[in-house]
Amino acid sequence: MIFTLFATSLVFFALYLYTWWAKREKRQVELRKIVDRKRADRAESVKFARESAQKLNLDTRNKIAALEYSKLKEALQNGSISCIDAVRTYYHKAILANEKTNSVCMFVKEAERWALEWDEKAKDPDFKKPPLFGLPMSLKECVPLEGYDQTRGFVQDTYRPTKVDGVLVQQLKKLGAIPYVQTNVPQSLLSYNCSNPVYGKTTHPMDSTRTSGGSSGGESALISADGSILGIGGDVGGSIRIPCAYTGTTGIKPSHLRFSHRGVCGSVPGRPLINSNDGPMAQNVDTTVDFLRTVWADTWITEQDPYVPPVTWNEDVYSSTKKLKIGYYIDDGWFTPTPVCQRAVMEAKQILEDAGHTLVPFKPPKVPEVIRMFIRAVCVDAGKYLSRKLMNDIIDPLLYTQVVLWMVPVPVQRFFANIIKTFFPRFGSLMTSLTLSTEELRCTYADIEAYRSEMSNLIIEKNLDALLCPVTVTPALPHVVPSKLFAGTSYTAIFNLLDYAAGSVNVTYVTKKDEQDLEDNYEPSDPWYALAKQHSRGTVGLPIGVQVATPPYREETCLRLMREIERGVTGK
Ligand SMILES: CCCCCCCCCCCCCCCCCC(=O)NCCO
Repeated sequence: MIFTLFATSLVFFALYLYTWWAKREKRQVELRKIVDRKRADRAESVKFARESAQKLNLDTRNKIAALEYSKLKEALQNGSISCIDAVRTYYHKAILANEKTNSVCMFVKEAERWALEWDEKAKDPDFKKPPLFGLPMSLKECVPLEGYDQTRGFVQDTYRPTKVDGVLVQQLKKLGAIPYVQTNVPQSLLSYNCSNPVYGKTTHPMDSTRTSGGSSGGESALISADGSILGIGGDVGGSIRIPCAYTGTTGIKPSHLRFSHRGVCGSVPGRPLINSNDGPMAQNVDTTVDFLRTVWADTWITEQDPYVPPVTWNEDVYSSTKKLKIGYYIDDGWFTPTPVCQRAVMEAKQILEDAGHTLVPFKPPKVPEVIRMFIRAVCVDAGKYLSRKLMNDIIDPLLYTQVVLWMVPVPVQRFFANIIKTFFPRFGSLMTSLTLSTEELRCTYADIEAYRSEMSNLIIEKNLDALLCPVTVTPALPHVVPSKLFAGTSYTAIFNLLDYAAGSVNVTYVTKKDEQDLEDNYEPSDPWYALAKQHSRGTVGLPIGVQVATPPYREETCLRLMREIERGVTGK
């Protein structure tokens, strides 16, 4: 009797599994067809951009291509170059960068028409050119752009073009900028590599076996390979700062409410407290400053979105010569960075001291707890929204480790956490991070608010204007490693949890001596440290950035210090 019951249950279970598998297989076939269609569309869009670029004479193209940001802006303003020539030059530059890095999702065909319309308007002698007149700009794929998909790397979200530009894109267009290309992201946006089943894998311009970072990895690769002069990224845990640090570019994640979020679909919709924010990415700090100075020149954003406070650009703060007090740290007590990342901070510290600032050691409190709170709050529903979306999609192989972790039921994770803690304490501790109940989630929100308060007290008590620290724990990693090493985001995630402004600026490049230091002085005391050590080998010549962070609405101070570090490094 018991045997019959057991055998029948087994048959039913096998049938259920088979039906599930057959349904999924059928769906995968449909999805693969969609991918083929989308890739053909992309090839078509590259062809369009190539043909457009070829209409430009070679001398003009070379002349425009050589202009740095301020010179390009000036030439567009004084009419010595036209908007259409600028767009065609940047189509060409992006095609070359894309061939090297696979950083482009789609070229924006309308850029040609917008450029021609601006050129037409400029023929009127009374026409007053807007400040970003004719400037080609790249956009991370998830930035809402009318007529274009914001797939976030999900095949199921292709062919659902956005109906209305996001507030930032509306403003860019009003100011004269011309979005000409959309750039690649990792599937789900919750990773710091850059690969998805729709557009494939973006590679680092200096080493194709490594990632250009993520999630704004299409932007960092394109900018670093000189295919864009200025782009928009997004960051909920490091997605602007890590790609910048990996590729030697620069970018800032402003505090949440300095930009509007109307119409923006982030990695997990309906997520309070840990918010994604758009921010500029560029080849140098001056470009990001000029961009933010322009978009925050007035209260236009607030007029479109009353939730954005009317905080305009504060030139006095940015241009101030007042000497500042800065807290610095090279180790947050959760994940000791590899030696080169520590050296970068010490060099930036020296530059800031030479500029007359006071640098004092600082220790952010409770970082192991912060990373747990961050994961719980950033996933919100223990990864249910993402798991469902992923199960209804082609899952990118480079995301497998993270997906498996999201799939393991939370009670099972909790059950094994204590056992795993005995031989891999850091992983065991994060196995309690996904929430088991809404009650736990509420307590975590309360803890995050308490942490913000504790940090505010510390900053006020110590009279600090800013913090200086590593961006992450290693140089650019091989593509598959970030999803295994999500614990390495503690240096960036803390500032999303605090909602600080935080930016990344290049300071140095990995040397042979750094590699020797790695061998001699970096203890692979658990599997995460072993991964960090193993994959930091063979990185001589790769860029390393540092991070500057300031409390909310102090973006100008953050940028001022980033600029001072950059000046100290480059001498210009
Ligand atoms: C040990 C069990 C833990 C299970 C959870 C594993 C999932 C971890 C997910 C969190 C990873 C966070 C990485 C963040 C990278 C940057 C993402 C970002 O800023 N995206 C921008 C979105 O606009």
